Amino acid sequence: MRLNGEISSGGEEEEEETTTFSGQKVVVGYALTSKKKKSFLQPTFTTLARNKGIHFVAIDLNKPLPEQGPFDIILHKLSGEEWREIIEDYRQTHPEVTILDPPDAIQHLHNRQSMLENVVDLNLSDCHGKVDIPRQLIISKEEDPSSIPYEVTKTGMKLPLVAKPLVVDGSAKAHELFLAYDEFSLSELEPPLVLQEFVNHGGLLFKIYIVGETIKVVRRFSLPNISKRELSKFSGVFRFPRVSSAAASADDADLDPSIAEHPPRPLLEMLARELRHRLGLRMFNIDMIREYGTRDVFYVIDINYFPGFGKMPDYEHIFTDFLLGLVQSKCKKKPTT
Ligand SMILES: O=P(O)(O)O[C@@H]1[C@@H](OP(=O)(O)O)[C@H](OP(=O)(O)O)[C@H](O)[C@H](OP(=O)(O)O)[C@H]1OP(=O)(O)O
Ligand SMILES: Nc1ncnc2c1ncn2[C@@H]1O[C@H](COP(=O)(O)OP(=O)(O)O)[C@@H](O)[C@H]1O
Ligand SMILES: [Mg+2]
Ligand SMILES: [Mg+2]
Repeated sequence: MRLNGEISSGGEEEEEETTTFSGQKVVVGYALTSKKKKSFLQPTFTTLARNKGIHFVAIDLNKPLPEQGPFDIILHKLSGEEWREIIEDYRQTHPEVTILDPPDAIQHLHNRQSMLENVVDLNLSDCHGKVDIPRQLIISKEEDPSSIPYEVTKTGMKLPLVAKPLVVDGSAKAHELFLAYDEFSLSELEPPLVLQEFVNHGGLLFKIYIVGETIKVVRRFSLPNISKRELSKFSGVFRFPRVSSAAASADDADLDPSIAEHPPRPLLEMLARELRHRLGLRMFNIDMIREYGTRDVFYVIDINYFPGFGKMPDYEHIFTDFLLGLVQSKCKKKPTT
């Protein structure tokens, strides 16, 4: 945090001087794609934040990062090794700046196998419900696609299966998912892949947003149940549409309560606390489904760093408070001279 007047001008979002309640100003540098900037830095948010003394400043990717700022916080989501190195170097040389979030922690979510490892390690089997991940098999890049059917049969995994690209690198291809009704057709797909048992969940998904200590649950429509009859009727692999692109919230729909009831709060709190800590991330979301016909058997199927928070109700207030909280707790930790 800097005292009023100390900040250099030139940031594109800066206007008149406004300060936090304690008379200080918070500068948040951001490195985001233009799509992300549009969805996250909406005027309702930047205006509210500015009124509380938070100023957003675009990081210029054509200039060295250490020559920019000074920043209190950096928000970033850019793909590629080059940016990862820049932000990691900066993090080490500028420990006074809060980087949301550390690049190595983010990297953990760029692989669909490593992203779910922490959920398995948690072993949440008796905490107001059970949380697991679907049975899955990793098909490496080196694997001959013709051997996939045999590998699948060997594990005893049940059909249908969801085939997902192993690597999540921010590309559209990383979200090209397929539903496989038989194991033989899987040879058509290109490894590396994660093959996951499809879990019937009544066509509803819980998006659990985590921003610091805050947990917010949103319901989304998802893939419908697949019956045994349907499974016996079809064969082949089918590409399915990206669920988040539809992004229609199911919160206002008239849904069967046994499907739509939110996961128990204590379970979510435990899950969020543990994952925040184990992943070392402060802003992410979890895609979770409830096994159809159960009340408390849940599966985590996806974890996303810095997802589409603009779709989270009240995100403007949640983020304003979160950013202020970060600088205030940092100030408290500073020894007084
Ligand atoms: O574009 P949006 O707003 O749908 O956000 C995407 C997320 O959608 P969601 O917030 O869950 O609805 C999306 O979540 P899903 O993987 O679709 O569950 C990803 O987080 C995606 O980022 P990336 O391509 O994996 O790097 C996110 O894309 P970016 O905005 O980060 O490019
Ligand atoms: N194991 C599964 N069982 C049932 N549905 C699934 C499973 N995995 C994924 N889905 C469906 O596919 C969608 C996309 O899968 P997800 O793993 O979240 O990938 P992405 O990163 O592209 O969002 C989910 O939101 C859900 O609707
Ligand atoms: Mg998802
Ligand atoms: Mg995802």
